[in-house]
Parts: sequence; C-alpha cells; structure tokens
Amino acid sequence: MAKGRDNWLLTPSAMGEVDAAAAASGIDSFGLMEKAGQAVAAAVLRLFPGGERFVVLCGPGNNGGDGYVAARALRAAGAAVAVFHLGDPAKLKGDAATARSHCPIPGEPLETWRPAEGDVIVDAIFGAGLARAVPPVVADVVRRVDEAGLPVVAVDLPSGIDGRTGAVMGAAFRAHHTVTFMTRKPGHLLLPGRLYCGTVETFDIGIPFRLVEAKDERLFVNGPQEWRTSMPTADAAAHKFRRGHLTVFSGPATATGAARLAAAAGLRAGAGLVTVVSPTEAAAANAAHLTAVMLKAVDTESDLADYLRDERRATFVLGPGFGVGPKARAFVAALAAACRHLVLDADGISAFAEDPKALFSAFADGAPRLVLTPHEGEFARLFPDLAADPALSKVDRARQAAARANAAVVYKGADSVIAAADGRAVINENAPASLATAGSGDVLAGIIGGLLAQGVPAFEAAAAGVWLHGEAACRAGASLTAETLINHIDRWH
Ligand SMILES: NC(=O)C1=CN([C@@H]2O[C@H](COP(=O)(O)OP(=O)(O)OC[C@H]3O[C@@H](n4cnc5c(N)ncnc54)[C@H](O)[C@@H]3O)[C@@H](O)[C@H]2O)[C@@H](O)CC1
Ligand SMILES: [K+]
Repeated sequence: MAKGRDNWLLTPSAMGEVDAAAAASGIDSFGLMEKAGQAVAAAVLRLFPGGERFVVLCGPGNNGGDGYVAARALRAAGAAVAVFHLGDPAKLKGDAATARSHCPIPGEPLETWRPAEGDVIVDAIFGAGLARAVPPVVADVVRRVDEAGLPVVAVDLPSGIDGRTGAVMGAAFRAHHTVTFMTRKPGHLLLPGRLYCGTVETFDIGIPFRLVEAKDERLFVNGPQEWRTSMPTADAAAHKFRRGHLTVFSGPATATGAARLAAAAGLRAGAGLVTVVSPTEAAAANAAHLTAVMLKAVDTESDLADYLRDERRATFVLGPGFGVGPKARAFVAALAAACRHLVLDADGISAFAEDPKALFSAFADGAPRLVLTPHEGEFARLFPDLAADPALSKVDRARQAAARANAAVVYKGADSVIAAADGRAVINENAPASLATAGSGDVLAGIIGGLLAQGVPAFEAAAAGVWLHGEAACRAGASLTAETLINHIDRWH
C-alpha cells in the first residue's frame, strides 16, 4: 500500500544511502544542498522576520554546507548575517566546500562567538553525520545559547541529537524549529530528541520518492495507514458474537478497579461481549460496578479450564491489578495452551520477571497471539539485556523483544514504539502529556483487547489501540481521568 510521506521514517544512515542513490541516478547533489539551505533560510525569515542578526553556525560536513547556503540566502534577503565555523573550513570537501565558496560572508571560529541580544541562531553544525559526543567547544556554545535564551532553528536535527536513537550526545541545542529533508528521522520522534526539535518541518528537496521507498526500513509514524485495512468493518460487526468476546481478569477484592477500566475500554473499542472474570471473594466488589460488562467467578485453574470450554471466549486481558505470582503464570500458561489471544499487561508481565523464557516458549508457535504492553520498568524485567544495551534505540529494543517473544510489543512511554515479531515497527506521536495518569495503561490494554477480540491481528491491534488511546486523550482534554478517557474512545467503524 502506498504510504503518505509524513508518516515515513528513515534512519540517518539510510538517508545517506538515499542521497548517494540520488547522486548515482544523475541528480545534482549540490542542487539538493542548495534547496535544503534555501528552505532553511525561508523558515528562518518566516519565523523571525524581525531578527536583528542571524548567526549561522557551520560544522565540518554537509550539514555545515546547508548552513553556508542558508547564510548566503539570508544575506541576499537583506538580513544581517554572521557565520561561525567549527574547525578549519579550508578542510571542507565536495558540496560543502562549494557552498562555502559561494558564501559572501567570511566566517569566524566558533569559539569567538558571543551572544548578542536579537541573535537568531541557525544551527548547522552536525546533522545526520553526528558520530560521537559533541566536542567541548560545541557543548560550550550550546550552554551559552541556552543561558542567553536565544531562539534556534536547527538544520536537519539539533546538533547533538542522534538521528537514529534520539539520544543527546553530550549536549544538544533546544531548537524552536527544525527543518529536515525528505523524511523525518527516528530521533525527531524518540525521546529525548523529540523535546529538542521544536516544531519539525519536512522539506522535499526533490529526491524522487521512489528512491526513498527503495530504502524501506519498515519503520513508520503510527497512524491509520498502518492498520486501517485490518480493522473491523461495520457489516462484520452486525452480530455481537461476531464482534468477539473479550475476557478481563480481575485482581483480588482490594484491586478490582483496573480490570473494570480495561473491560469498559474493550467494550467501547467494539468487542461484542465483555466479561470480567473475578475471584469469588472480589465478585461482590465487581458486581457493584458492572452493568453492560458480564461477571463470572473463576478461582482455580480448573475453574479456568471450565471457562475455556467455550471456544468463543477467544481473547483475554491479564495483568491490570492482577497481582504478581504463580497464579498469573499458571493462568497465562493455560491460555497459551488453549491457543487464546492475550494482552499481557502490568502485573502479568512482572509475574514472568524470574523466567521470561517460560512466557516466550508458551507463545512461540504460529501467528502471534500475544500483545505485551510494558512500560520501561516492566520492559527491563522481561528483556534485561536489551534494556541495558546502550547501542540499541527504543525501536531496536522493541523489535528484538517482539521477535524473541513472538508477540506484538507496545514499549510504552510518551514516545511509545509498537513492534511486530516480523520486524515492522511504528513510533507513536499523538499521545498528549495528560495521558500520564493513573489507570491510563489499563484503558490501553482494554482497547487492544477489544480490537483483538474483533479479529484484528496482534500488531495492528496494538498499533491501532495506542493511536485510538491517544486520540481519545486529545478529545478528553487536559483534566482527563481514566474514566473520562474511556468515554472518548471512538469505535473504529
Ligand atoms: N538528506 C539529504 O537528502 C541531504 C542532506 N544534506 C545535509 O547533509 C547532512 C549530512 O551530512 P554529513 O554526512 O556530511 O554529516 P554532518 O554534516 O552531520 O557531519 C559530518 C561531519 O562531522 C564530523 N563529526 C561527526 N560527529 C562529530 C563530533 N562529535 N565531533 C566532531 N566532529 C564530528 C564528521 O567527521 C564529518 O566531518 C544532513 O544532516 C543534511 O543537513 C543536504 O546537504 C542536502 C541533501
Ligand atoms: K544541525
């Protein structure tokens, strides 16, 4: 399926390969740099028409080349412009050297820049080619720009942000606006990078999109184009059994609320029938608060075996408020053996901290039937080696976890990453900060369960669930609670 360009993501190294492919196909690479630099100048003039002096900071590679083009364009527009360079500009090569030779402004060494009121900073020090922590002279300029509170427009990426991982490499500019080229990079969305970019503009410098598509890294921004065709349709939803049956396990009498939030969310997301399965001692607490959701007492593994005799009970959520212990492990094993679909959340994940392999082997066979929804701490319990590896991005971690568990993994956070066992991944960007509230995770588990119950495959259910959750939060407003969030979940059809 054709993908929109706004949702396309490429790592910096893949973008470099696209640049090379463009040049190999006969496209003039300096022409691309010219368009990039002109776009930066246009953004700067649009955003800061009253800027007293535009200070263009140029690095030793092509990011710096874009800066020299922007400096020339700003001067041509009649603005006051100063250029400061990192290192010896005589050592510039290729297009960057050409760009400097066309720039009428003599540069000065970066370390000589002193902030002046009215300065607008154009950061063209490092972009896709950042390879290690920024040198001390750059860290020092970052600090002085911060202290002076000067606005920064970043070229491609704020210098210091790793475009693959979003990590800060020593220090990084906090940009007001970032102009990037052709596609966004993971570092524009992943934390902490996202917080350093300001608004992000993706400018088409004229590389044919087929060259971008040829470097498909199976990584996109989460949105309906990734899962729309897998979602339930209105006619398939005519009968409540065809819309599927979702079961949510309740915790003990002291912890029943989380399961009810998940159950209510699953119903809103379109499951035809929803049952809360509860220990007998918690049944009264649950019964007092359930109406459209059904209730069934299940205490032991043998009770669960009875419950599973009805094949229509195909989809389960286990974890919210459930408690960490042998009962969680035994119930999950029973669901896996009975080939059920499962969203394993919260306590359900933590219950396998001592023996994650037991979980992975239970769901190892066939098309993925498991969705894992760990936040950072839970992720580290199941995948300690991946969590501890500093070379991996959040996308890498989620992908490797999904492959290991034969599951769809929702690695939660303000920059949730959803990965499939087959390597597909999306980064979510529609979640407002207000979503960081008690019970929000229970609601998400319920939405995903509700979609799984309607026959949506694991990865698509997980990605769509995260997106619908974010949309609901946007509608619920800044003072949302888990309860009001549920009322804003939109059924897809
Ligand atoms: N994506 C595209 O299609 C285009 C990209 N262009 C620009 O090209 C940029 C990429 O250019 P480059 O690959 O030359 O990379 P950069 O210009 O980002 O940086 C590479 C240079 O910085 C040095 N370097 C890296 N990390 C360092 C550190 N920590 N301390 C000191 N030196 C360090 C490297 O040795 C190299 O000289 C993009 O970010 C973009 O701005 C544009 O010119 C036009 C086309
Ligand atoms: K930059």
